[in-house]
Amino acid sequence: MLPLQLSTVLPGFGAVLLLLVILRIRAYRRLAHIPGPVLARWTDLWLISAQSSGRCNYILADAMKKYGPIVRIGTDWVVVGDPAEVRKIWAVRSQWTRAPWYRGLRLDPYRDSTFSTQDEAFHEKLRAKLMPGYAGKDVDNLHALIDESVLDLVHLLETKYVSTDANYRPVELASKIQYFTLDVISNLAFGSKLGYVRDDADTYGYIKTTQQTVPFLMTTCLMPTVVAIIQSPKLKWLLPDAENMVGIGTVMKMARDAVDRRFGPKAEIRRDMLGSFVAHGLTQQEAYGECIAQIVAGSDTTATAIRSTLLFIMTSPHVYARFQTEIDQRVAAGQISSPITDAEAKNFPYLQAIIREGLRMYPPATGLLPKVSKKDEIVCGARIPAGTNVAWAPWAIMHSSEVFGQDAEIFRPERWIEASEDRKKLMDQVVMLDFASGSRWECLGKNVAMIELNKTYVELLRRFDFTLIDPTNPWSSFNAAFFIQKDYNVRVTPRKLSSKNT
Ligand code: HEM
Repeated sequence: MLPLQLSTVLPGFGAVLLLLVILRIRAYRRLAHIPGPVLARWTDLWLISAQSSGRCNYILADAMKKYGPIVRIGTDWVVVGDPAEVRKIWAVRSQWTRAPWYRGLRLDPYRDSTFSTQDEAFHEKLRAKLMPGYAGKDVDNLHALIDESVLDLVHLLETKYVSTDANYRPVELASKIQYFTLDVISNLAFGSKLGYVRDDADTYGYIKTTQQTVPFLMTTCLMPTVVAIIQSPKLKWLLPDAENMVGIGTVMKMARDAVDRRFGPKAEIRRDMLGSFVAHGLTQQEAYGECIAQIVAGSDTTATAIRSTLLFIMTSPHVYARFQTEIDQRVAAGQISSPITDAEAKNFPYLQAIIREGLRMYPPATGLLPKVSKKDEIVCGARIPAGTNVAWAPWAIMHSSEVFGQDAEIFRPERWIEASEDRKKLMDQVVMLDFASGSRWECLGKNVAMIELNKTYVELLRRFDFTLIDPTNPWSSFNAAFFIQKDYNVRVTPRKLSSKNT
């Protein structure tokens, strides 16, 4: 009996195997002319392994050094490290669109937000409703709310973490900075702070949950079939929701409650960001998604920008000294309020140079952000067949010596001051790719993020000195599209202030 069964099954099995081999060879040949690691030319395992390693940013940059400005990183994937080509693909009027990877960024498995949608028309409509609020129009107290959290952070350091010769009180700065960014965004998004800085704790477990889940979710983005399964109604219980009072579920519940208060017969009318979104026609269902998207998009990213720029300042003695001297001079000349206003900060060239140099050295959002074209295209001189995922390599782009000079590898804010106007414009266009500027997907929170950056460095360094506790191993930083950063231990000491420097 057995031999008969085998003889029936074997030809079928052989045919399936042959078909798989033919399909694999066809997939290989589609992009055979693009150089890349051998494994990546045949399977997606190379990319999956790079994404889950926590070092994808460096791995892609190394691949560019080895293979050139366009590299094959998967069966249907290439990555581009030439800023001019990325700008062309992302351009407002380009015909490229978001790739299926974005579906994995859905927070609500049944509904898209601006962040995840691949539907261009829906995306445009949503953005039109959100843009005035994000830009601060219709919002009375945007700057005051950010000031409030800046002062909360200062107060936390002053009261709990200032060390003296007699009293050593090290602080894990990565968490404190994220408490700050979470308080800012929650206050702006739904009108009440999570209160993380006040509590000096991850009270609702949001940070813990995102640190546990984001690496896995970002890897699944590379597997559309897995994403479809995870987001299927039968597995709804696996995903966070407003009823699930742990981590992100708690924050979803707060967002939902805040949104519910803005709709219905007794709707609360407020001149804040959510009020602006509602006034511009955002529906209740859309508002649930957008409020939570704000928190996810705006907290880790801005926290990474602040942490990494502070790290570069701390490890660059000439920058540290020059920055503090310039702060003191401006305070003495009455050019800086307390906290510094956005307008004063924009008028402070060395601060602006530091902000840009920090964003350049350590791009905070390093997701692959792949785009696809419906027709064959030429990218970096190579033919890219329709449907290929084209990702960007932020580390290669931001460290390009052609754009930033031969010492592009080092943190040197002076490059922004010395550059000619034309060069500065080019450098600025490239650095602002960090926010997808120049594209129709430009970060809606860029204005808010820049206000936070404009204030934080000055307010911290005018009051405190920061010393890394272990400069040989300053932090742990895991790259999962966003960065998971911890163990950033610092000694904070008070500066001797002149009477005006308060
Ligand atoms: C340094 C901080 C930040 C960086 C580097 C950053 C980066 C980005 C990038 C690269 C995108 C485009 C993603 C894509 O390809 O679709 C994006 C989109 C977005 N960001 Fe940010 N972001 C930052 C801060 C913020 C903040 C503070 C908020 C909220 C207040 C925010 C809200 C959003 C939203 C809503 C989108 C979706 C825009 C759209 O699809 O049209 N971001 N961000």
